[in-house]
Amino acid sequence: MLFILRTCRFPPSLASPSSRLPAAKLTFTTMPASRYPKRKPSLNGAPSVNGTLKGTDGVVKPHLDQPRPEKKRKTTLANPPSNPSLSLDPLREPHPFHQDVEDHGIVLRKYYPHEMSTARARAYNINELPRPIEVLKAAQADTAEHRADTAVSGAVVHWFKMDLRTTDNTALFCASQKARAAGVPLIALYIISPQDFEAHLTAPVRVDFMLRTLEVLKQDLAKLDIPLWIETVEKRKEIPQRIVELMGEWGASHLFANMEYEVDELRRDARMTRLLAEKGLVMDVLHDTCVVPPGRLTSGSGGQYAVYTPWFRTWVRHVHDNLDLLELVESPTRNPESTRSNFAHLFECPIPSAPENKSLSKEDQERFRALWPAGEHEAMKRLDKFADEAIGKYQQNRNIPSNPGTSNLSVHFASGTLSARTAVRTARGRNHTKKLDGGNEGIQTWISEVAWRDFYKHVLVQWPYICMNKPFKPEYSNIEWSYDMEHFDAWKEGRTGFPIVDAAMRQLRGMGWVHNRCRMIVASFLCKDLLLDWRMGEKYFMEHLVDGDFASNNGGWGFSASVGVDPQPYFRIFNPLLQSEKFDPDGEYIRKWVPELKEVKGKAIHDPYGRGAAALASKTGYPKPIVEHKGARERTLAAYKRGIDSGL
Ligand SMILES: Cc1cc2nc3c(=O)[nH]c(=O)nc-3n(C[C@H](O)[C@H](O)[C@H](O)COP(=O)(O)OP(=O)(O)OC[C@H]3O[C@@H](n4cnc5c(N)ncnc54)[C@H](O)[C@@H]3O)c2cc1C
Repeated sequence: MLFILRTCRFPPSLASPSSRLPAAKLTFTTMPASRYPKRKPSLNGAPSVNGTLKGTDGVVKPHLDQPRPEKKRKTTLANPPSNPSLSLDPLREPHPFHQDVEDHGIVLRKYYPHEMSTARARAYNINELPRPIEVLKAAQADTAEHRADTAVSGAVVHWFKMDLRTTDNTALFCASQKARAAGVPLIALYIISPQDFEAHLTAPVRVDFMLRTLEVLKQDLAKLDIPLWIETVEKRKEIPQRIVELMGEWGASHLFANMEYEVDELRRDARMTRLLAEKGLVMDVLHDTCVVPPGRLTSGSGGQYAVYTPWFRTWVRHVHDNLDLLELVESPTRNPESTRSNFAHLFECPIPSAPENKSLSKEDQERFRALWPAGEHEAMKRLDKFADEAIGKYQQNRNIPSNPGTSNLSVHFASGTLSARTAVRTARGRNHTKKLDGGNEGIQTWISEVAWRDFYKHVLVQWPYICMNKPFKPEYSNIEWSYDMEHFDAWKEGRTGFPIVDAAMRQLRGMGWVHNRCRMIVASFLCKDLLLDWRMGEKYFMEHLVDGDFASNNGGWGFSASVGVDPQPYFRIFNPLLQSEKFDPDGEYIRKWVPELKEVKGKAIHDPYGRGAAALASKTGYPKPIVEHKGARERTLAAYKRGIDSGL
């Protein structure tokens, strides 16, 4: 049984607004704070949560951040150009392989010129373009006075996004405090945005998990007389306006939300902060999802880290020096009794079903529901069980996919049913030292894995162009990828003839989840053995993962393709056979997911056609290898070299 000491983490914004970030040094041309309509000054003495995001050292040029006018572009035949990477502009489209459109019976795929995006990525690198987080900070700084002066009236709203829990939820806590101090109710809001599901490639299994989580959340909030209003807004650009309308209907003055670090979300929240201020309302967007908020850790030279190991050392030091980062905030307090009668209809809000294109079949629904029970209580149960039974041996077991040696908590981190703070704090509580990098090796290693999640979000904030299909290093933009759709289909369907790869790809379809070691193996196989564009794999993963998280997925793919942060300058091509022998020595994992090979004995399981089990494999319909590893390796090395040497 686990007991967590639930100390109350008072968000720095409440404790001391000035302690959190340096004073603002902004240059931008926006509506002066005094132009925002003022509400009555606060009479209730509620602590101000303003100023949390105040300050930046960047020069902001908001006009550059405006969406550019859409240009008409030619589509090309599905047969890809000879060097498609040179003719892609991933920045223009959220995903270059997003859509095959049929025109007069011919399947067309959109490819766009690449040069623009490379230039734009460079502009981010040399600070010509404001990072989206700076745009949000600017909006917050611009509205700081208005936000400080605006009194609470009617109600306070917490907008749930990927933070679907009541426990240790920074913005929810702040919203609750604000409402309580003013004696007004707290209303919880969740917006379903089918366009965002599309743009983010959210997997149906993930949508299903989120909807089930909302059911749990609704019940938990109802116990505190807090209603959860859930609404579908078809067009995502209409979300800000719709929230303003809802706040108007409810008479609410303040909106709280936790920060999402993807580009579109940061920009949306920046626009919303200003929009609400123009309407006399207040929006506060707070850091919550990482243990250490992005932007806090800088290298010796003052820049951001692109390599994990030194970043992690700094991360550990920073947490040790700022232990408040591991303190948990309290759950929201009960609403006034009158909320039940004054907002009765909000309590009746049903949980909608998934949009049609994100729905699961009945059979999949049942399977996934059994595999991934939803909600924060399940997350805590899973965390406690892992901490009780497996974390101590995590170091030995974490790379063996047939062994349930990892926590399986990624789905909860991704949906926000568990906070990273709670996880790290729990793990640390099981150690005999309070040092995050000391004591039990399993605990240390697990904490360092949770830190990878922070790392990739820090990377996303610092280099936002990775959100736009750009490789982290521009010189990798010119690699001539293959677009062999037969290879891609074989990879997707687990028919490559490489048993460990096929097992992993079938696990993905079977569970909506894949063991980390196998994610690396299949990712390396796609980009290095098949030389397929890594973005195809990245996209496919997002479309099928229950734990799909942009930053971690992009980081994992970039790492595996050696085009992301960290792996440079070394270049690694996994040998699938050696990986299979090393991490699935008895073939237990392969036999589970590739039943055609169940009867194959001994080491032949790793390579049935090369190790004397050809007859059996062919009888059960298991395919021959679709490429030969050694030759594929050479082809890839040459292609990478050519791409890098060709310059930009
Ligand atoms: C190609 C590729 C794609 C990936 N896509 C995703 C994704 O979409 N969503 C996702 O959450 N993770 C992703 N990962 C990271 C990792 O595979 C999963 O987090 C992990 O397998 C989840 O299982 P677990 O919860 O049992 O992990 P554990 O081993 O128990 O680790 C605990 C937690 O640490 C974090 N973590 C562990 N490893 C990593 C890592 N390499 N990068 C970032 N965070 C990590 C996760 O939040 C995880 O739940 C990807 C990795 C690769 C190589």
